[in-house]
Amino acid sequence: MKIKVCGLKYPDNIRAIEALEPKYMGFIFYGRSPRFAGDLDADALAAISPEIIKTGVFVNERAEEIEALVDKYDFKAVQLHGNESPEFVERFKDRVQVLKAFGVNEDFDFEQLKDYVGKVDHFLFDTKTDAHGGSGKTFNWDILNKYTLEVPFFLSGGLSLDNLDQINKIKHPQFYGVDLNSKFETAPGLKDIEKLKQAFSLIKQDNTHEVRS
Ligand SMILES: O=C(O)c1ccccc1N[C@@H]1O[C@H](COP(=O)(O)O)[C@@H](O)[C@H]1O
Repeated sequence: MKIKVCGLKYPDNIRAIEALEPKYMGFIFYGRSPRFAGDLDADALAAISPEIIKTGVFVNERAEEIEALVDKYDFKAVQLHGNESPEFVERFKDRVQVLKAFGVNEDFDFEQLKDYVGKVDHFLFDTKTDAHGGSGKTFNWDILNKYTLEVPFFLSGGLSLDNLDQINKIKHPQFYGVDLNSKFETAPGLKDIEKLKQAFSLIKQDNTHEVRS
């Protein structure tokens, strides 16, 4: 199980999270998010260990802007959280890991994901809301039983200390990681390190057998 901590924007807080050794750290470049990281100095990210996959999070952003921010912050992954098409996401595949996010509700059709196979590294299943992400709401995880593709996925959406023990019930072979965000904050973008420490001790993170680039 991999751990991604998302929505970071304060340098001291970033350093404290780095010390916990998550596999991924996420920085949100969506202007409507209270976790918008647009003011972050590139130096704050340059110091992060190369073992941690720095991830830029975007919502229906222009490809040129994503590429410019990948250059500026040296992102090793992009998380595309809007309505990005298979052709659009494929553009980044040779350069960085691609996490394609989908908002899931009771009617979610996993068939539509077929067109993304081979073009993404991971899916990320979040709760469907108008805000695109960061809702703090969970979805019905039983729906994941309908997912039959072989692309590994992250679970996100309202993960918290109150429900993390329940992830052990998800026995799906493609369940790859969890994304921790708004339920681990004292303010938007400011993570609660004590809460994160508790989460890390609950989740058995496995950072072994990684292919490093
Ligand atoms: O966190 C945000 O503000 C955000 C805004 C726009 C797109 C994605 C965003 N965050 C992602 O949302 C999910 C779920 O977060 P939460 O646990 O429900 O707060 C997570 O994958 C974040 O990466």
